[in-house]
Amino acid sequence: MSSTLRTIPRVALRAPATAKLSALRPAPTSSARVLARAYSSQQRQYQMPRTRKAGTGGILGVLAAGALAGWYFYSKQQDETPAWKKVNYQNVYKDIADLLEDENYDDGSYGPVFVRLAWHASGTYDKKTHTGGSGGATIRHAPESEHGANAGLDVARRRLEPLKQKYRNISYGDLYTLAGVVAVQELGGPTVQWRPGRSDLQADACTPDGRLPDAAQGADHVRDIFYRMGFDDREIAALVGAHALGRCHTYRSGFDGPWNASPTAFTNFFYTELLNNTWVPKKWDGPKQFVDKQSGAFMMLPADMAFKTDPRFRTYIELYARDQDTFFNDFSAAFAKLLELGVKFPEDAPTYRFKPLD
Ligand code: HEM
Repeated sequence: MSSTLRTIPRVALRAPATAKLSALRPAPTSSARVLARAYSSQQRQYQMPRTRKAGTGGILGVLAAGALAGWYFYSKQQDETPAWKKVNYQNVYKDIADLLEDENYDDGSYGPVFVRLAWHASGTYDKKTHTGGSGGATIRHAPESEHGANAGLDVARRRLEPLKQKYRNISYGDLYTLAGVVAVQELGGPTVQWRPGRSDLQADACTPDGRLPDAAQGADHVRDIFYRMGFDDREIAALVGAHALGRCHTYRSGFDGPWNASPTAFTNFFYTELLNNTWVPKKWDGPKQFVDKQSGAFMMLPADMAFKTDPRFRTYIELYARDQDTFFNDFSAAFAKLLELGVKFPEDAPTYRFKPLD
C-alpha cells in the first residue's frame, strides 16, 4: 500500500478535488457559463460551510483558551488570598441574626447563649503566658468543650454549624465571636467593634480547666479571673451586665432561673435589679443562689452578689444602674476587648462596626 502511494506524483496527491472537477468543465458557451456559475455557486455552497466552520471553531478555541487562562490566574490569585479575606462578613452577620429567634428554645432566642459562647471562647486568655482566648476556637474541642463551665455551649455551636458549612472560609473563632456581637446588637445592645482573621487551632491548644469564673465564689475570685485576662474593675463590672440576658439552667450549671423579666433584651436591668431588690437565699436542694424576695422569680449567683457587696465594684454598679448610655459604651469597649484577647490579627484585618438590622 505504501509503495502504491509512493508511485503517485506528489502534485496529484496535493491537487484539490476542485482541480479535477474543473478539468471536466464544459466549454464556456453562454449556457455553459450559466452552468459554470451554477456549478461554482454549488461549489461555494459546498465550501462555505467548511470555511465558516473553521472560523467559528478558531474563535471559540481562542475564547476557550482565554477563559481557561483567566480562570487559571483567578484561581491562583484566590489561592493566595487568605481564607478570612474571602468571607463577606456582612452576609454572615445577617445569617447569624436569622438564627437568633426560635420560639421552641428557652425564652425564644439563641442570643443569650451566643453571647455566652463568645465570652467563654475568649475568657480563657492568660496575659502572662499569652495562651487561650478566642483565636484558636479551642472551645470546640474536648477536653475544653467538656469543662464544667462550658456545659450547654454545644447547643450554640450546633446552631452555628450550618454557617461554617456555608462560609467554609470563616474560622470558628471568627464565627463564634461574631455571633456574640450579632446577639448583643440584635437584642438591643450597643454596637460592638469586631475584626476577622482568627486562625483555628487543634485540640492540643486547649486551655486547662479553671480559667473561667466559678459562680459560687466572691469578689476576690472574680478579680483573680478577670485580672488574669487584663481587665480592671470598671471593665469587669461592665461585662457582667450581660447577665441581663438569658437564664441559668439546672441541667447545665446547676443554677436556676433568669436575672430579670426580659431575658432576651439587652438592658441595664442586671444593675437595677441587683440594687433595687432584696435578695434572699433560694430554699432548695440545689447550689446556693439568691432569689428576689418579692416574687422569687428572678435570681442572682453568689458571684453576682459580690458586685453589690464589694465597695469598688458597687460604684460602677450604681453608675450603670442610673446611666444606661455609659453602661452601653463601657460594655461595648470591654466586650470588643474580650473578643480580641490574645488574637494575632493579620495587619490588614479591617475593623467592622455592623449596623443592626431593622
Ligand atoms: C463573674 C463572672 C461570671 C460568672 C460567675 C458567670 C456565671 C454564669 C452562669 C453560672 C451562668 C448560667 C449558665 C447556664 O446554666 O446555662 C451564666 C449565664 C450567662 N452568662 Fe455568665 N458569668 C460571668 C460573667 C459573664 C460575662 C462576662 C458574660 C458576657 C460578657 C456573661 C454572659 C452570660 C450570659 C449571656 C448567660 C446566659 C446564657 C443562657 O441563657 O444560656 N457572663 N453565667
